[in-house]
Amino acid sequence: MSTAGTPPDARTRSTALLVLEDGYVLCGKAYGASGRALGEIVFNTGMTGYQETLTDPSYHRQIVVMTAPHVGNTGVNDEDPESSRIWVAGYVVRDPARRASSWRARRELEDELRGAAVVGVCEIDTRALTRHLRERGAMRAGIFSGAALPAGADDPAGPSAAAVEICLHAVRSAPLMAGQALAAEVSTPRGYVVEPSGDFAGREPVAVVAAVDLGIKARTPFQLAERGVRVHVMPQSTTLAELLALEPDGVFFSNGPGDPSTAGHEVDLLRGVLDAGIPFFGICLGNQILGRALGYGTYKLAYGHRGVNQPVLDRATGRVEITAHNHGFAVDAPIEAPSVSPYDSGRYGRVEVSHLGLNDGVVEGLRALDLPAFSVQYHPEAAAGPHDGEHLFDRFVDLMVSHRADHRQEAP
Ligand SMILES: NC(=O)CC[C@H](N)C(=O)O
Repeated sequence: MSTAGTPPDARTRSTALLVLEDGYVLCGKAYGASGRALGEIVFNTGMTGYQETLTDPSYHRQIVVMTAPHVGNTGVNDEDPESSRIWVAGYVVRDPARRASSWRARRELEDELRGAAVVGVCEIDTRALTRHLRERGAMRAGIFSGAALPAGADDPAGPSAAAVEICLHAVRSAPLMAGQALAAEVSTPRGYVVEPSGDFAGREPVAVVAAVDLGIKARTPFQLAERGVRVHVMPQSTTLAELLALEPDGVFFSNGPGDPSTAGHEVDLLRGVLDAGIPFFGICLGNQILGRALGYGTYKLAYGHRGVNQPVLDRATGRVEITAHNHGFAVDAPIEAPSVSPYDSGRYGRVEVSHLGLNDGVVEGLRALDLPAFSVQYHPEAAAGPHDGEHLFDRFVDLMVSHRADHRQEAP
């Protein structure tokens, strides 16, 4: 790909400060837009997939640190975005590519970040930063550059204590991730339909799914459409009556940003779906909402799982899948044996933890044993990431088709 102009290098970039709420400060160079970015700082260990990461709505209000040392090498293409915009609040990289090099590249990553007004910082020791976050946990942080850089921040001897104090005040005034309800901010304002595609294009749908968009990634309806499913993508604010009016064979809840303990509307909506006996599949935030609807709690992980090589055990088969993750919260359900769902004295019957994260034993999937409902915390849509979990979309289609057949038999 040819690029106009001279790309900036470390010598021509101005100073940027990265300040964490615990007082940890790193001095780097401005990258992307200049200004101020505040949010929860988290790290992503994917060696590939920065476009998918940047456009994943689940990163809304988060400053993302890439542990991959070179970012931007393949530029920006028109095929990989997971939504119509970049959602990260800020971006931290070690060494930005000076020029994109890929037959698919259409633009430079840094131009894209600037166009989206995403404030970034580069020339940062992302290894030291990641080790710090692993020990201290995800926390609030800020990137300060350009006009937002306080006086005394780029002294040759290092930022002055007064400059750091000004940044720290801004960081500590930002909202904590715990307690934030963010799905409504990223959801589609209006419903839309994704028709069966690929081998199923133009054919009668195999099944109809109502997918509640809490921050849905483009790959998810695509995975269903490729299996012959018509997907009605519905806004976060959708009501049970609107879902039922679609006469869906199944309901899906997507991934999304924020703290699942705030998702009261979604939990009520899902209980209505479960009461109606409609097959359900949830991913990530959708898994946490199924957990809550069944009566379990959720809690914040110290630093979360974000990357594309996380091992997950499918306990029913003993199979280990390598999977993409992006979550900072998890479901608190008994792991040892199936438990009776605590909501309303066991109204939804027995539940098993179907999947476990092998790095830390975190709940990575739930299966209701007395209802047609299951969910996973990881990302079977595989964007970006290994395709090991894609078979779960087949499982959902099979569940819908067999459930419909059973119901036909039961009908008088
Ligand atoms: N990708 C997601 O759906 C993330 C869910 C939730 N916001 C979490 O951080 O755990």
